[in-house]
Amino acid sequence: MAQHPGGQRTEQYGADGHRASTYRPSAVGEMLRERPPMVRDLPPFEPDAAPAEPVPLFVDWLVQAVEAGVPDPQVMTLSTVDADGVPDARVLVLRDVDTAEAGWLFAADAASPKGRQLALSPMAALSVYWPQLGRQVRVRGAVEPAPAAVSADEFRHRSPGARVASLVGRQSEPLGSLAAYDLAAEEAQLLLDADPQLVAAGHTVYVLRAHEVEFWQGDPGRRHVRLRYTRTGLGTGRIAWTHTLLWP
Ligand SMILES: Cc1cc2nc3c(=O)[nH]c(=O)nc-3n(C[C@H](O)[C@H](O)[C@H](O)COP(=O)(O)O)c2cc1C
Repeated sequence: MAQHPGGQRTEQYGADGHRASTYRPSAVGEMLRERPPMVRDLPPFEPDAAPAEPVPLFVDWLVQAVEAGVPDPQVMTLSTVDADGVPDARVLVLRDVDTAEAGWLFAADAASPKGRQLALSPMAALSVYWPQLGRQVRVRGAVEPAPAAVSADEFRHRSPGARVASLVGRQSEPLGSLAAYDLAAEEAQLLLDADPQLVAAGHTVYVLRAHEVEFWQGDPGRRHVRLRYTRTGLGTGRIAWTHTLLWP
């Protein structure tokens, strides 16, 4: 019998050497079982009435998430792959959407792990879940930096605290102590005081140009509705979309 960190998994080995397992959930597993997701009233989604393009539908759902009181509805998960092809993911703030180009805009330090991953492999996915509405949106596409002037302008419109945090830099490097961070932030504050137009060296607005966008409407009876938009005419300069339902 082998112990599993969460539940208890009893392992037996059959005569042919294959492993057979039974699973008994731990207290954590039981707690989760008692809280199935999306067992509440959720809004309907009528795919027949969906627009021809995904950005207007995304904006519509985002506005509804704001109105439903979803906390931080603009926070999405950005997934990338590292140099070894290993996936990585973290949340960040959606800055804007570009309807004409089907672009999702976010900002990050080009020297951070995600910035380096995007430089090596400029394809990514953004995903968001709005629990109050039981809605998920998944966006996949190619990522490229916006023009430097756009990044600089976006930076200068940030709060002083956010600018100082970006000027400190070294994101995701090991930090010796919180006092070391405070010292670096004080130095960054002095630099910003001396030059209020200063922009952090690696600060970059990125644009993910979607080639695929999926809208997922959860249903308490598990009759979830999924609608996937796929971009056509890639490389022709012409943006057109088709959409199809997906089996849930
Ligand atoms: C709510 C929230 C919003 C965030 N927004 C951003 C953001 O807009 N840009 C960013 O670079 N990191 C943001 N972060 C931090 C990232 O999740 C991540 O910790 C950081 O960017 C380092 O990621 P990396 O090591 O993969 O580069 C946010 C974190 C949280 C919890």
